[in-house]
Amino acid sequence: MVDRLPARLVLKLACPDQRGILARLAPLLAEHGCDIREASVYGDPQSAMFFVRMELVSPDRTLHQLEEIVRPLADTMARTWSLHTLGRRMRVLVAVSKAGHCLNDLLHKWQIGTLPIDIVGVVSNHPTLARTVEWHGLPFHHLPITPDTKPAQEQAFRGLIKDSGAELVVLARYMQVLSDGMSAWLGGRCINIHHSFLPSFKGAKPYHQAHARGVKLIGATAHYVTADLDEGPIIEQDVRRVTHATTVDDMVAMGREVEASVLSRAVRWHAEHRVFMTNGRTVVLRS
Ligand SMILES: Nc1nc2c(c(=O)[nH]1)N[C@@H](CN(C=O)c1ccc(C(=O)N[C@@H](CCC(=O)O)C(=O)O)cc1)CN2
Repeated sequence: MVDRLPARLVLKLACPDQRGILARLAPLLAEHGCDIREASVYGDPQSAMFFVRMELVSPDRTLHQLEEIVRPLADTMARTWSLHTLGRRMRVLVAVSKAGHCLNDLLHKWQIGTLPIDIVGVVSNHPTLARTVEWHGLPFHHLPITPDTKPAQEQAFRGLIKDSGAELVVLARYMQVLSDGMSAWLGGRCINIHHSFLPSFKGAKPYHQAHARGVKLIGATAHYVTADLDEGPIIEQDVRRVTHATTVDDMVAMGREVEASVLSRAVRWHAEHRVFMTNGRTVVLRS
């Protein structure tokens, strides 16, 4: 696929802000026959960084050929850059505990092809969702965990990530805190769905906290996982209105839909190479 012509590609750059980034990039791409089909940019005044995402059609140069053509300029201008095949399905390993609503949503959207991902397996610290996963023809990896077995469990988890070739790990209501080492190893390639409108109500029981506080809005937050619990860079959020009459059970029920929709949008944008991280925040270049 990567050497097919015409090549449909995504070019992503994160550059220290400077004059002429596009003025130098566009002519080079044009010189080699590339047609820019979509371009999004953002200059972040806080970090003085300039972010570029382009969708290209390259009739004459394959991905690897264009990488070598772009490299001298990109290495000069960019802190990080990458070239990807547009629409290539990212390999995803999903982790879950007992609540299956986010997993089921991802499985459905994967099955019908509306997410550019390939789910390569599911990991869980409980056997609860084994039959659902196996029904979809996917491997289910039951990795129980206790405080004493956490290091060994995480070693097994790491092994599954490596062996499956997963490019992204999605914590789809996986209710175990990853160690500092595991979080660091997964930096920028692990997305969690937290069932509150962060930064409010961190922890394992946010709906109980929300109810006790008497909020009028509840929500969900998809973020990259860092060692600091529920503190990672936020990719997507959404809210739903509640009232004094909304019970915790009502919130849990309302939350299922908003959690699933927020998570799948975040996974889509990451898999489409639209998300950049900067200063603990994200820049999401959507068309
Ligand atoms: N390093 C990180 N690991 C995880 C994060 C994160 O942000 N950084 N998010 C969680 C998900 N989560 C909230 O969204 C969450 C999960 C679990 C807990 C928690 O306190 N768990 C207890 C055990 C609870 C149980 O066994 O039911 C614990 O781990 O001791 C808080 C927040 C996923 N991992």
